[in-house]
Amino acid sequence: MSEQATNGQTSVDEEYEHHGGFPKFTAATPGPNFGPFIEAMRTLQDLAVSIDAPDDVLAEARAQAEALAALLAPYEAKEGEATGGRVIGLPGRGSLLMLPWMIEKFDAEGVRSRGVFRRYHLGGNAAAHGGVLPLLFDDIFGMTVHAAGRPISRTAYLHINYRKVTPLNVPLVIEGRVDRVEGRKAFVSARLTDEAGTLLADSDALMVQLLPGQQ
Ligand SMILES: CCCCC/C=C\C/C=C\C/C=C\C/C=C\CCCC(=O)SCCNC(=O)CCNC(=O)[C@H](O)C(C)(C)COP(=O)(O)OP(=O)(O)OC[C@H]1O[C@@H](n2cnc3c(N)ncnc32)[C@H](O)[C@@H]1OP(=O)(O)O
Repeated sequence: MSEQATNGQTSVDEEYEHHGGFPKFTAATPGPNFGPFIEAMRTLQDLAVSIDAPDDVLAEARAQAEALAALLAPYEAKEGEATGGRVIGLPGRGSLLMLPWMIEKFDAEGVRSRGVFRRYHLGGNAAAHGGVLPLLFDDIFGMTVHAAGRPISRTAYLHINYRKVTPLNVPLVIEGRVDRVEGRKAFVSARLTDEAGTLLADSDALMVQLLPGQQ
C-alpha cells in the first residue's frame, strides 16, 4: 500500500494505520507451549459438549478447571495484546473462538483456508451447527479484505446459502475473494466445499471500510 494523500484526503496508508478505532494488531510469536495448550483446550471443548460423566468425575473436572482458570487469570491481556488470534501459523490463528482452520493462500486474489468442524461444532444429526458457518465465512471475509490491501472493515451484511449439510471431522476448504469495490464498500464472496469440490455453502457479504476513529 503506497497510495499517497491527494487533495487533502486521507491516504490508504493513513487509513490502514488508523484501522478505524481498532487497536493496531501485530503478529504474536509465543513459546512452543501455546499451540499445544490451545489444542488441549479445543479437545476440552469437544469433551465438554459431548460427555455423559458421573458427578464425582465432574466434581474433579470442575476443581481442575477452576484451578486452571486461577493459574491463567493474572495473565489476561487487553485486545491487541493477547496472544490468541495473532499467531498466523496456528489453526484459527490461535484463537479458541475461531474455527481451527489453517490459512494456505493469502493474497490479493483471495484467501483459502482448510480444516474440519469438530464435535464442539455439532448442530444436529452429525452436521455442523448452522450458526457456526457464518463465523467461518465472516473470518474469511475479514482476512480476504485484509489480504486485498484494504483497511480493517466491518461486515455490513452476510448472506449464506446452505446447499448441503456440513459434516464434522471431514477435511473441508473455504475460498474467499473480493468481487468488486465501490469506495468504502468491498463486495466479497466465498465458497465452502469438501475436498472433492462438492459445494456445501456459499456466501456473499458487504465489508465496509471504517472511518478514522470508527468502532
Ligand atoms: C492479527 C494480527 C496478525 C495479522 C493478522 C493477519 C491476518 C488477519 C487479518 C485480518 C483480520 C482477520 C480477520 C478479521 C476477522 C473478522 C472481521 C469481522 C468483521 C466483523 O465481523 S465486524 C462485526 C459485525 N459487524 C458489525 O458490527 C457492523 C455494525 N455496523 C456498522 O458498524 C455500520 O453499519 C457500518 C460501519 C457497517 C456502516 O456504517 P457507516 O455509518 O460507517 O456507513 P453507512 O451506513 O453510510 O454505509 C456506507 C455504505 O455502505 C452501505 N451499507 C451499509 N450497510 C449496508 C447493508 N446492510 N446493506 C447494504 N448496504 C449497506 C450504505 O448504503 C453506504 O453505501 P453508499 O455509500 O453507496 O451510500
